[in-house]
Amino acid sequence: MLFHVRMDVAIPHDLEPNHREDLVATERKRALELQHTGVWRHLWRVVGCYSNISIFDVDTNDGLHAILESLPLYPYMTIEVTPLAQHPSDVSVAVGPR
Ligand SMILES: O=C(O)CC1=CCC(=O)O1
Repeated sequence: MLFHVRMDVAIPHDLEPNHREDLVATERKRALELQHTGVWRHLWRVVGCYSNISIFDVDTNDGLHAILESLPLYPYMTIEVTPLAQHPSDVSVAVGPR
């Protein structure tokens, strides 16, 4: 199943700078791992925001929740998830006269 996920990140300004650096570095490492496994299909920066729009490919809602909860920056994120279904007019799946 595909999920559109928006993550808005708000790291507290008073977080110890080394801890902040560690969090961001481990988040990046985890994101790269998940992209290499094919679970985290797309990762886009939202222009002008400390936010991303991502596409995840995960079997279940619970599976996606577990992944999101495992992210190092999870405690500092507001996350909005939209489950996606196929659109009948999507050119990659549409059948009919050409
Ligand atoms: O910077 C972000 O949007 C949060 C984040 C997700 C994966 C990553 O490396 O950073």
